[in-house]
Amino acid sequence: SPPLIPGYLPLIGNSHQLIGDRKYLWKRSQKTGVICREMGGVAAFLVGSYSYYVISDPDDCLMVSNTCLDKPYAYNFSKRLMGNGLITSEASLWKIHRKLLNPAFSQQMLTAFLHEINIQARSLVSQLSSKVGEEPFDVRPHFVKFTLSTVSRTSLGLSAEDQTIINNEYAETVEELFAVFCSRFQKVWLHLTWFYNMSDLKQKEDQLLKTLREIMDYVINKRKTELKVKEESEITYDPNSGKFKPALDHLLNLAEEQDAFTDDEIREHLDTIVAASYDTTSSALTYTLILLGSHLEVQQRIVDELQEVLKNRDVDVSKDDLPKLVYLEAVIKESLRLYSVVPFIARKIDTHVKLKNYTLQPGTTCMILMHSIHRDTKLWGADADLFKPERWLDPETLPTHPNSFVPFGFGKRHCIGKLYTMFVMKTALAHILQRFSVSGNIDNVVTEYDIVLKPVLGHHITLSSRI
Ligand code: HEM
Repeated sequence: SPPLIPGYLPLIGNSHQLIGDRKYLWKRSQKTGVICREMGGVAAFLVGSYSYYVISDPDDCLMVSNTCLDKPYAYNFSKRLMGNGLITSEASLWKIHRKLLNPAFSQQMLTAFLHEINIQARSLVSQLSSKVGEEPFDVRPHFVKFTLSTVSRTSLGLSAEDQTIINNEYAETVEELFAVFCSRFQKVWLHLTWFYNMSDLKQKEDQLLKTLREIMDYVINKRKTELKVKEESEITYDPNSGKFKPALDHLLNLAEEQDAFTDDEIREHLDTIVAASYDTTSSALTYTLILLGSHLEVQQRIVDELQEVLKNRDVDVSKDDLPKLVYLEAVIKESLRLYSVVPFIARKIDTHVKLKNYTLQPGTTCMILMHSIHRDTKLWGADADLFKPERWLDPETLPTHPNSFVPFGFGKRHCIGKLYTMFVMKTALAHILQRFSVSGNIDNVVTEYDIVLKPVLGHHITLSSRI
């Protein structure tokens, strides 16, 4: 068995180390990551008598992710929102649904989204123009609005007039709901369903879920009606001319033609896609922009690259431009490495899993600490804590281990939206940095954990015009 993390007490184990606010929770996770590395990449802690493993050895992480495909019971806390969506569904159903959904996120589909992503990025730039020369401000709400409208258009197929349906109310409600899931995880007595059902937290969860359900049901029913009344000839999808097929149409078609999804499952898939995409991408964009505001030489190098590739043309960032933005990509990767917005994931251990040095026991949970892998000096070198995008430009300066960079998770259940995010982040940053010069200070940023990492203090930036 792996060694226990120090500090455990009789009966309660390490439970007391989970108690604190969400800033504390992030600090505790970081500390656990360091302890786990010091203990050789695998350790254990106890909540009462229940065992959790934490692992940060990349080979062991891959082994666990691909041997145990089911999610542990803590994911069930979010199951009333995401149900049989890809993140929370059981492995047997997930295998079928993932295959059906993969084409909705293929390279060809994403290329067709690109014109729309450019439109949304321009709208973001025009909102940010009002901040030029103003006091330092929080850019995250602008990124939330941008990522929500982008996903509303591309995944839900909402028209320009309707995209505000998935507005800030949806985002705020999802964030409050994630906070409820975290609180429940920390208050171990609320893991017991009958106890939880009597709590105020449960009542809050019911209310928040009702709001989200009403919004998503409205979106689905509206689209269903639209597709019914439209002549078949009117519904043309042509990726080459930007007439893309939104994920919602993809789901509705599969439901009709193959009886592949129930109405509830369609809603659960959409809630999963929207919740998984906007919160992560807007946080990642926020950290990247603050990093650029703190490293002006890096920012200038991106601006030079943009000038070389886009030649000051006020046109869309095209599918041919994206692979040429090599330095911008290096910056995004370095930002995701240092600020892993999904810092860890977990798996239900349902069989004996033999790792390099230990065997994990069934009936337990294993947490896979990506944030710890990303800062491991054995993999990344002595400068692992430093922001150095250049390391991505030369294979010699990158770790040789193939699983050293894993912001999108491990193995078969890795993120379905990783290419989508790269398209969205590159396009948004290209538009922003052509128009504005950014300043900020990453050293002042205080972060909290509520499933996704979020900057909460000291993260304000200022903008000045480049034109
Ligand atoms: C910076 C942005 C993002 C990060 C860091 C990220 C990270 C992750 C991670 C770590 C997982 C694995 C979860 C687990 O194993 O429990 C995951 C899964 C998932 N992500 Fe993302 N994600 C991002 C953006 C997106 C976007 C834009 C979408 C949708 C368009 C998306 C949709 C999903 C879905 C549906 C899954 C479940 C995949 C499956 O189990 O088949 N994510 N993501």
